[in-house]
Amino acid sequence: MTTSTSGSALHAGAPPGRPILEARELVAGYLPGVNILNSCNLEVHPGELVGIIGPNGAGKSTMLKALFGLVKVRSGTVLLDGEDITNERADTLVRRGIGYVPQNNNVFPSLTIEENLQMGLYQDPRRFIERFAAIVDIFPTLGDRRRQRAGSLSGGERQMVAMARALMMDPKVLLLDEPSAGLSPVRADEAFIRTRKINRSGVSVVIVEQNARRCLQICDRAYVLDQGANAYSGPGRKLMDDPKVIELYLGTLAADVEQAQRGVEEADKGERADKGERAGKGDDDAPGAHVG
Ligand SMILES: Nc1ncnc2c1ncn2[C@@H]1O[C@H](COP(=O)(O)OP(=O)(O)OP(=O)(O)O)[C@@H](O)[C@H]1O
Repeated sequence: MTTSTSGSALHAGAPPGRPILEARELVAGYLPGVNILNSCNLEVHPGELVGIIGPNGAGKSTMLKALFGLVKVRSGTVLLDGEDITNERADTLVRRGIGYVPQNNNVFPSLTIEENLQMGLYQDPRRFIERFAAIVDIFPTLGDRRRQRAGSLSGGERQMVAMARALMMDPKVLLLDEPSAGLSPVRADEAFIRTRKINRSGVSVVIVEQNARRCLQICDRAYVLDQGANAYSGPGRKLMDDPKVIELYLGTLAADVEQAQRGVEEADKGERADKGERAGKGDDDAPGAHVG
């Protein structure tokens, strides 16, 4: 499988079948006459974890906002499960199965964790008990600390609450805008692990990230955007090995990438061992229910 920029190879490595979410030739922008996205494409297949990386100002966050109806799409199409949802309102999209976690201001600081999660379900409040239990299965901490005000939490914990709130409506696809932004390396790593955990619980995920290498390590596939257009794409680990991507976007030497890869493989081993141990104890985090 090679990384590529054109034709069907643009989605190289994607599973067969219809994408759950698809952007076709999106043109979008904020100011009249200025396009930030210039014919951008993206596919997310059921169960995939798809990354969007690229330099500052490439249009990564704008892509998420265009998918979620927060930036007007001037031409092109967004499809959810084959249905046209281009320029639908965000609340409609939430009802139809898309969750979105913005980079900033993503919790209500004066509300408790539980109240924040209630806000995520304001369109369907009767499902609170069932959905809260499902979320606590993925993030047990939130159950233990449900009465704590979100404003008293650390940046990493607030990010977890924001993700959990978006999951309350049981979305088919979750859009995450730079979940590691502003976090220390350790907390950033937890945000990536959390992202993978959400994905393994069955939710398709699109993640925009500045931390390109770490993003490529956890993604099934990724798209590299540059100046609002698709530059490269392919399976995450293939992109990590692509000398052009390394030179232009990862800003590092291949040896560093290999070292990073070895690091994540070690972490994966630890994660698997940890899961196996917990599964053996009949823990809720056993594979198949939701994954750690
Ligand atoms: N609300 C806005 N109004 C006008 N221009 C905007 C707005 N938001 C973003 N832009 C511009 O759109 C371009 C793309 O921004 P965007 O945030 O999508 O980039 P990005 O790839 O996510 O970069 P970064 O990683 O730096 O956030 C930038 O030139 C930015 O200045």
